[in-house]
Amino acid sequence: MAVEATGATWPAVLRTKELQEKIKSAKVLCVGAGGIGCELLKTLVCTGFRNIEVIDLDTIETSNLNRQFLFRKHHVGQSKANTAAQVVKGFCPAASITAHHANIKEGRFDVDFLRGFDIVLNGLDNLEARRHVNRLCLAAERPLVESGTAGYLGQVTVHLKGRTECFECQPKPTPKSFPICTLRNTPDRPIHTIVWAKDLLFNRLFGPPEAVSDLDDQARREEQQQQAEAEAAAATEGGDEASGDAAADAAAAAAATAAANAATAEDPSFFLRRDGEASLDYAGRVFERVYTTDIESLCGVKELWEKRPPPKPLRLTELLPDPDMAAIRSALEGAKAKGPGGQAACSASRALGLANASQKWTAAQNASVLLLAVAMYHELRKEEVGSASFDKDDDLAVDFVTAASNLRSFCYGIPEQSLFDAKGMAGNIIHAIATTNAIISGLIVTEALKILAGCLEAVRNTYLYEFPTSKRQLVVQRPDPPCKNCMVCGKAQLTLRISTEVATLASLLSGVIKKRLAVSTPNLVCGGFMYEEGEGLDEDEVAAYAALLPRTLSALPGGGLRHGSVLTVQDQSQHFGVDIIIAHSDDLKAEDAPEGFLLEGDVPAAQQQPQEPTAAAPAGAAAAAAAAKRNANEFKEEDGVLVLDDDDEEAGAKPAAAVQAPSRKRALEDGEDRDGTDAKRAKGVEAVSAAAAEDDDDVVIIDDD
Ligand SMILES: Nc1ncnc2c1ncn2[C@@H]1O[C@H](COP(=O)(O)OP(=O)(O)OP(=O)(O)O)[C@@H](O)[C@H]1O
Ligand SMILES: [Zn+2]
Repeated sequence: MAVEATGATWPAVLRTKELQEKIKSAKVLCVGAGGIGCELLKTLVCTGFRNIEVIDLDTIETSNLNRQFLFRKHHVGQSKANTAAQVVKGFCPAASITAHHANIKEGRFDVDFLRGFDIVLNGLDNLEARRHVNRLCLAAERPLVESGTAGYLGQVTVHLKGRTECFECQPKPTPKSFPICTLRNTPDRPIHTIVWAKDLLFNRLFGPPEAVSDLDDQARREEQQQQAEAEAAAATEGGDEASGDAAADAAAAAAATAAANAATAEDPSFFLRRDGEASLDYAGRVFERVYTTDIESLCGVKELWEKRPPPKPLRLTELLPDPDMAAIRSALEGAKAKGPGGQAACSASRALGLANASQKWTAAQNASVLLLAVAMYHELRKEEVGSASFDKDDDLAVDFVTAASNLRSFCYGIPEQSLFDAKGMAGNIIHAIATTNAIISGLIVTEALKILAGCLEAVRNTYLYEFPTSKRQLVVQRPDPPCKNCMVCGKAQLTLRISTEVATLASLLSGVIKKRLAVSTPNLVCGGFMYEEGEGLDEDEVAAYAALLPRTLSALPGGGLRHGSVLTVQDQSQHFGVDIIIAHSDDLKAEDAPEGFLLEGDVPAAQQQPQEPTAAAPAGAAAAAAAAKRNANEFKEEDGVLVLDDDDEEAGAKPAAAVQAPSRKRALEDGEDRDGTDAKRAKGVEAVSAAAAEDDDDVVIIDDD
């Protein structure tokens, strides 16, 4: 069904038989069966929907059970999509629910597949998948109701091709990232040591080689940029004291970074376990390199410590005398005897008896956990070494990151973190709240009903606030029309400012094409240059394209990508294409272009990055604030959705208000935010929300007269 306005009046149409029939026969695709997805499936069948397909790539974790109420303890480890379908059919046998335990980005879920549905509803948690579904819906001309939640914040937006903005019309906030030189040399916040442990050390020891080489490339770029800045500052020095100082500061910073990089230059082979090396000896060798030798080398770079205290090296033999080492050895033997037993069972901290996740470990305990975690990876999960990626639900990975970051924090005098807090920071966790997901799912279904009824004038984007704005907990907004210059649904051209002499094809693909443009199977053409990925290539082609990856842009075949070249980027799987004009630039400033390039035009956000709070609500707070601003005058016109007016309610009857913190929770950026109170609050809300669920005055009422 293409989207058509029927002239029906919302909400009067809700009571019509015609709509009831449409609801029964409509084919609905739900993408995601997590926090929002579970609520959504339940609400859909309770509303009368009978033809639903659900896709989710994940399996159920214990940590999902507090809010993904379709799942029970005995479901842990099973497919979310299959289990959700089964459980919903259990209480609504009349519903046909087809489950796909799969990634929505797989080729079989193509435009033709999407055309089999009347409407698509997203309950996803990452930008990459959201953008993929957006592009498929545009290509298949199917309406998309998009959603997200982050703690108390939530939003539902409606995307109708040609009528409203697509999901990518508005740029999303760019995720926060940290300069590599700060992470490597001069961390001063808990998040710095956590990101270092997760992105640098974890990848160095267990990740794929390219994960580290990408970061090395970034470090090299930062160093070059700092040098260029120092030269530029020297060249523009006006003879006055201030500009002389600025030039001297820039030169000192560049020299300090260069010296620090040279002092800690890493030969990646050092971090490989040697033939015949016992796993604990290997762990000890890594410890001594990272926390003793490297820290001593950095201390020697005097330029770094003129304005801050130098770090203090740690010594393994002082931290862990023989009896402690014996305890680690016996914990390792115990773990080996038990076998891997799945990720959930594999925990170094538990093997050492550190069961309280909220308690901070001593330096010796951190050292013990670190050594044991490294050894356990090598003894119990050897096949993952060299290809692992950090997963917040993987206990051993979280143990490693907690211990590694805390040890570094001890060196630098930074407050250390408990396992629970480190997990939250490393996993960018904003604790999910069941009530938020329930409200958002109700709103998704409301918008789906308007679309099915053909009340296209009545569709609204809705933003759920933590605190009422003008006494409103929910802010509604008429969707904007499509953006003419949108890269996805309009006809935008982008300009890429980059050094064509420094950037390689590999870095263009990973940083720009895949990360910023969310292209999954790229096809690049520019004059005589062509590059392709995806199925259907023969071995020779794959090898020939791989050989181009290390080349700089200007050295690519066919004259290269140079100033003024137009690069055409296409992704057949997404029916997506965009032209990029290359603008060579070798004086990009590190603070303006931390990734080494600037992409100009209507570019959607970078995909989720490690430091991003959570992609659950892609633009939650920012969009809500913008909507509030733009729509401050529109509230009174809205009557489709009645919203809670908190002055009129009894305090005890308000699940969210009952546990509100005094100030809006900030996006997770640093350790100060992470004191465990969020989790306590989250638990509190879930407990109260269960009791309050029956009190339907509390939250949202659909006004149906
Ligand atoms: N590309 C994708 N294809 C299919 N499903 C996806 C894709 N990306 C994400 N999902 C699913 O979307 C759901 C989002 O739900 P939610 O935000 O509650 O995440 P979660 O992983 O269940 O919870 P948490 O991240 O808090 O542990 C997840 O179940 C996830 O597996
Ligand atoms: Zn668009």
